[in-house]
Amino acid sequence: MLYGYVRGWCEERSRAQRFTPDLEMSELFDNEVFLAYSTYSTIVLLKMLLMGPLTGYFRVTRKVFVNPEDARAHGAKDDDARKYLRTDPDVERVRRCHQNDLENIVPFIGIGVLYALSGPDLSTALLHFRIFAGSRILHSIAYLLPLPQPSRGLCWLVGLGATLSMAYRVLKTGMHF
Ligand SMILES: N[C@@H](CCC(=O)N[C@@H](CS)C(=O)NCC(=O)O)C(=O)O
Repeated sequence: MLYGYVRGWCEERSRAQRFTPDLEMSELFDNEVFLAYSTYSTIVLLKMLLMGPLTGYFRVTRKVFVNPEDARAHGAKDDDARKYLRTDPDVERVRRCHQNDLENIVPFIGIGVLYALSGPDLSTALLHFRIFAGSRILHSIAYLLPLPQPSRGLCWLVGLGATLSMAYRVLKTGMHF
């Protein structure tokens, strides 16, 4: 009877814990490495998010649109709306910069969370996160100004190196095939 009571209590407790996600999330944010990961992830995601409004800015100021209704919304007459369906080097440059962010920041977010959960030292983790965030901010500056190569290439390589180094640590911590 005592065994049944204890088992019931344990089951009830584990059910309650499963249904308190807020508590688990806040505990995760008590972990300094995870907090650093969330800070730098948010920084690079916001930087990437900025590329959308920047593309919009160049579209409107250069009058370069992808849909006739967009051109009309920005003052083109019905007849010549199609004239504004064109490409522009500045718009394309921001779009390539955005695309490159997607190719690099999305893997950082995925590998970074696994890395943060693999229990690295705070100082080593901060070094990875700061190097990655710095390299991506500099990559965008080098792309948009533009700065002469190999500045952009080096920024890209440094960011890629940080992500690969985190992936190495994740796989070194344990693998299961
Ligand atoms: N998808 C990239 C892969 C290589 C890469 O990311 N290179 C860096 C350094 S040269 C870059 O900034 N590429 C320009 C871009 O992706 O638009 C490309 O096509 O270039």
